[in-house]
Amino acid sequence: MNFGQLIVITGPSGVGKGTLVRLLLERHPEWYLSVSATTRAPREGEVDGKDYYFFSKEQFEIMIQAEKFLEWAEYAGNYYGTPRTPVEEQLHQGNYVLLEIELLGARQIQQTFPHAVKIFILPPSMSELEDRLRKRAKDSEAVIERRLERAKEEIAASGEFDWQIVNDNLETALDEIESILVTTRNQKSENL
Ligand SMILES: Nc1ncnc2c1ncn2[C@@H]1O[C@H](COP(=O)(O)OP(=O)(O)OP(=O)(O)O)[C@@H](O)[C@H]1O
Ligand SMILES: Nc1nc2c(ncn2[C@@H]2O[C@H](COP(=O)(O)O)[C@@H](O)[C@H]2O)c(=O)[nH]1
Repeated sequence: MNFGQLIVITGPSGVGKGTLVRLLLERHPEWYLSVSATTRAPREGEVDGKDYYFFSKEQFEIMIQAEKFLEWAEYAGNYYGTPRTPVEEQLHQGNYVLLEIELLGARQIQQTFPHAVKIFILPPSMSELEDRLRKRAKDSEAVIERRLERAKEEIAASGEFDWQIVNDNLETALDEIESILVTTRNQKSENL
C-alpha cells in the first residue's frame, strides 16, 4: 500500500515554526500542512479553515469524545488538536504530511506513529525567544509569560526528537529542515 510520511515540527511558541513551515511549503507545495482545531480566539487576520478551525470548548470536547483527533492537548488555557480524517487521507494517498504542534501532542504522535520524523526547533537563546514573542505582538503580556514558562519545559524535552534545529538564521534553518525531509523521502523511495 502507498503510505506517506508524517512529519512533526515542534518547538516553543515564537521560535518560528509557522514561519519556517510556510517557507517550506513555498518550496514544496506538494507537501500537506494539517490545519489544526483550537478553542483559542482568532487573532487579527486569521481565517477559519485556513489558519485554524475555531471551535468552542464544548464543541471541542464533543470531538475529543468522538475521537475526531489524532492528538490533542491543552496549551496555555486552550485546546489544540489535529483533525484525524484529512491527515489519514493524505497519508493513504502517499503524501508528506506536516504537523506543527506542541510537545504533548508530539508525544502522542510518537506513540501512534513511531515512524514519524520528529523535528524540534530551538531558539538561539531564551532572550531572543522572548524578543520574538513580544515583537510579534499577537499575545497579551500574561499569555506571553505563560508561553515562556511552557517554553522551558518544551526545550528541556528537545532530546526526545530525532532532530534539533536552531532557528537563528532563518534561511539556514530552512535549508536544514528541507535537507532532512528530502533525504528521508529519497531513502524511502530507494527502499521501495
Ligand atoms: N530566524 C528568525 N529570526 C528572527 N525572527 C524570526 C525568525 N524566525 C521567525 N521569526 C519571527 O519570530 C516571530 C514568531 O514566529 P512564528 O509566529 O513563526 O513562531 P511560532 O513558533 O510559529 O509560534 P506559535 O507556536 O506561537 O505559533 C515572528 O514575528 C517571525 O517573523
Ligand atoms: N498539540 C497540538 N498543538 C498545536 C496544534 N496546533 C497548534 N499547536 C501548537 O499550539 C501552540 C500555540 O499556538 P498559537 O497558534 O496559539 O500560537 C504552538 O506551539 C502550536 O504549535 C495541534 O493541533 N495540536
